[in-house]
Amino acid sequence: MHSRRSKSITGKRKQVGNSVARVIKPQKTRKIIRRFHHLINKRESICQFLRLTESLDEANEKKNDITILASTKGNVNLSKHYEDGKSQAFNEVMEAQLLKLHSLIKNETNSKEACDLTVMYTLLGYIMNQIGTLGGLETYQIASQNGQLKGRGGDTSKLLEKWTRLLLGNRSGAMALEIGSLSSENRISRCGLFGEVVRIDLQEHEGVVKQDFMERPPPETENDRFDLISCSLVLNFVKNHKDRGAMCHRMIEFLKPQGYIFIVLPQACVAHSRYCNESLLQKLFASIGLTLINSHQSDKLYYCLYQLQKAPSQPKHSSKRVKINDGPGLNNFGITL
Ligand SMILES: C[S@@+](CC[C@H](N)C(=O)[O-])C[C@H]1O[C@@H](n2cnc3c(N)ncnc32)[C@H](O)[C@@H]1O
Repeated sequence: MHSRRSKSITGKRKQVGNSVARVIKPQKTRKIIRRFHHLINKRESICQFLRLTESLDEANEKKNDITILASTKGNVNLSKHYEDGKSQAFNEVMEAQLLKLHSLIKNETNSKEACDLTVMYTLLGYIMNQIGTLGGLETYQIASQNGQLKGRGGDTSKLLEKWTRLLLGNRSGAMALEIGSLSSENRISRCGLFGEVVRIDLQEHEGVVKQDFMERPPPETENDRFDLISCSLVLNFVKNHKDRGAMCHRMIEFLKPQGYIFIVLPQACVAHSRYCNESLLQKLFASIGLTLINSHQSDKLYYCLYQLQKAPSQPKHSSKRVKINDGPGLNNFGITL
């Protein structure tokens, strides 16, 4: 339990009844979300390079720490550099290294010499410490929840309601699944379009079931499928392009025929990525039977609504990640199916 006056680096802790709720100042919300994404992306790049990415678990930083240490395979030098990185507070030198990580990795990959992994482990330790300082997934989710509050960016399902009111009007008792749900108060749950809204998230919140969508038992009957799946700001949270693709395939499995998928991504995922833009996304989704019904780009977010026209009959084959843009300042968001 935290004392009434205890504070975290990212926000105050406020006593609410018997429980303690973390409050993050509105002006800090966007900064925290951006920083969290930056750190997660950099960690992902290093872990891909070290072939560690499969083992990481976004919801369990303690386990990640153990996994990274185990990957040093008893090499004292590497674990020393990892611990050294962890002991460093925020500093410009490490931040500058993180910014040029892309070329550091490229040089290491192309080098004919044996790789010097010490830099990578130091950076990894630094990132782990920074994620911990930020407050990990818990803080990220609180920041996201705050971001959903009116006047702080809002609830993305308002557009979902607008787009689907006419489309779903004649499906009485329509079922919706909200993946990555942070609140039962969002429009998706209150608009009256759905007979039932199943809300799941990696962490438990009031009115939301704790469940990893990728581990949701496969549908056995039509009643286990949904008329609409909402996946708002979740795909960008998934750690790599293959896992994002796997999540898209899985969403199809859970859709009723002619069902809808509502996807929201940070605008940068389609506007400033080396591996993704709107038309590539449309082509990819078409290959799994999805047709674009509506899309919208705001300053910060990209919204789209797809309908399942025909489930793909061919067995899954994986698409390759293709670079469609290059240059400084681009991100590596992409999806492969
Ligand atoms: C940025 S929050 C998005 C919250 C909200 N949907 C919105 O639009 O603001 C991303 C959420 O996705 C959840 N998430 C990521 N992968 C998931 C998965 N495999 N199953 C369930 N939830 C997942 C995370 O737990 C996190 O709370």
